[in-house]
Amino acid sequence: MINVPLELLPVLKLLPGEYIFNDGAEVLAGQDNALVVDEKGCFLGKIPISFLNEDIPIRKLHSLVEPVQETIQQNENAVELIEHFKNKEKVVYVTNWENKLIGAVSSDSRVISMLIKMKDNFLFPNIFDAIYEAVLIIDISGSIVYVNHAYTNIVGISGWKILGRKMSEVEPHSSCLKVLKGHSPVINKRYFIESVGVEVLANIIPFYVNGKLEGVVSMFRNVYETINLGHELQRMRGVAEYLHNEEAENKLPEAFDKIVGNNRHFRQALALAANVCNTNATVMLRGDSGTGKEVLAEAIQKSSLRKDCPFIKVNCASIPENLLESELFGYEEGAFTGAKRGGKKGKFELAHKGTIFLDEVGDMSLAMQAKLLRVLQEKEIERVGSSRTIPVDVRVISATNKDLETMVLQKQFRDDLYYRLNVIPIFLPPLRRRKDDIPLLVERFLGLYCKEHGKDKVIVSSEVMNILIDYDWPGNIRELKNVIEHAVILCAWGVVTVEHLPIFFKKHKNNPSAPEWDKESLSEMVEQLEKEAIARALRKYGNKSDAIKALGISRRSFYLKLKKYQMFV
Ligand SMILES: Nc1ncnc2c1ncn2[C@@H]1O[C@H](COP(=O)(O)OP(=O)(O)OP(=O)(O)O)[C@@H](O)[C@H]1O
Repeated sequence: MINVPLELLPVLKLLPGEYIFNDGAEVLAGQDNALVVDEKGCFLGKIPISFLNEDIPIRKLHSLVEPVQETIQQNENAVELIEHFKNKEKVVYVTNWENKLIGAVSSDSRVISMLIKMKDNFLFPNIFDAIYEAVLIIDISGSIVYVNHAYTNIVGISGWKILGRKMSEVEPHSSCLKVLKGHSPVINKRYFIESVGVEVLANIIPFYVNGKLEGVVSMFRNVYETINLGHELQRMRGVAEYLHNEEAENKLPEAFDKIVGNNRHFRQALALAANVCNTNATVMLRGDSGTGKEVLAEAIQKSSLRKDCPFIKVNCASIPENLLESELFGYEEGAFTGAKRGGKKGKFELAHKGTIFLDEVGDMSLAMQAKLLRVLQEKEIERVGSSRTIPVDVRVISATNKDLETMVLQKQFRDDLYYRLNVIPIFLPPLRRRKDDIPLLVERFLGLYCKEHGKDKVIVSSEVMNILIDYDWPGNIRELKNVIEHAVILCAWGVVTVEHLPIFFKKHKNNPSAPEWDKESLSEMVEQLEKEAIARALRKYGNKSDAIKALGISRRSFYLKLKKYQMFV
């Protein structure tokens, strides 16, 4: 907008009211003068609005303008306008008393009379400017008569540069023109705007005044934003569906039965997973180690359309970097020393028509990330040592306990791969945030291990249950499961008491790193602490390799300690 210098206020007082035009550019508000500025942004004077009915030759227009003393400073908008018309003949812009541009007059045949069509409601453009969606309006002659602020944001072109121009010049293949010619309205269709290289999701509809076609309105959003919103919507729908359906628990697919938990946040995650089972959507499971990402990945696969096809798991962290490529994509005979005769299929090939579960995907090197991205984009692989491409049809479920967003910021994880994988993110809460589920999980694991170890029914004492609820569970459900197995094995009389818990729970439930001070000597205390650390690592990681890694000791030293402390795992 053109800023009105204070000294101009007396002039504006001469021109009260708003100038609102109807189709014939008649004055609706009963006012008869518009302010006129020239292409340099200079305030020329006022003009009776009724004179703007026709395409008045500029000479004549000038003679009609009643000069006033003050001038409006040149400002940004005026500069943009001048830019647009600089190669054209002289143009004069018409502003209303608020100095909002409401039209322009030139001897050029393309006289702009934007906003004029918007009779009866001067608020209309203001409302359009407030919305997030781009709005572009063409009139019956195919001229662009209105664009809102969002248009400029999405397309990157200032409205003033295209206002008044024929749509056929700006975007010759525009669907707006087809709709104007009587084609059906367009609802939620993806378009590529060639002139600016932006892909949008558009609704294009004709509008009528008194039953007569007056033009076409196109409303659109950037497709990528829409996709993100779509995903969010899909996620929220999953959640909403669950929350509004008290029976939702029973409606989870059968394959979800082995997943225990009633915690609200956890159920929301399950509801979302259940909702996307039957799609081919790429899912990323997020959550700390041991929160159940792999169990959920299996449940999704077993409830999906691909359930009868292969489910191939790959732990990206446990395969050495130099082998990961051949593991994932296979290799040809003679690709490297030690390569098998006849070559070998990779995990992607094995998963063809089925699902691949990329666990610990955040642990991949950048080089490997680039290769994985290529496969996801091209949907084909190349075996190591071959340039032949093999098409693969694979649904990807990935999982990580890493903070991928920070990794993306720190350039440790490719953002393009992040977006490819993180289409439907499902977050599994850590056990310390769903303590209400501990009794249920304990019950399930007691049953499981009683059966496995041939025991009759075992229950836990209330003291034990309180200890278990009190604990923070850094190893999450995996750790709880291991603790219960330990207790079931030790428990002889059907009730798990504190004695059956790992020693750690008996004495140090609130201070895991404290050594046992009632030991006689320092070496005894160190041994005790060592034993606890090993037991905790095993509980937390569920396998020796990860426990060794976490403890930071050699494999040999680990096994020697197991022997020393008679820990049979
Ligand atoms: N909700 C649950 N109900 C029953 N068992 C569960 C549940 N969540 C996890 N488990 C059990 O806990 C153990 C660890 O689960 P899982 O391997 O799925 O975790 P994860 O998040 O994939 O761990 P990591 O990140 O270390 O790979 C498994 O034995 C699994 O069966």
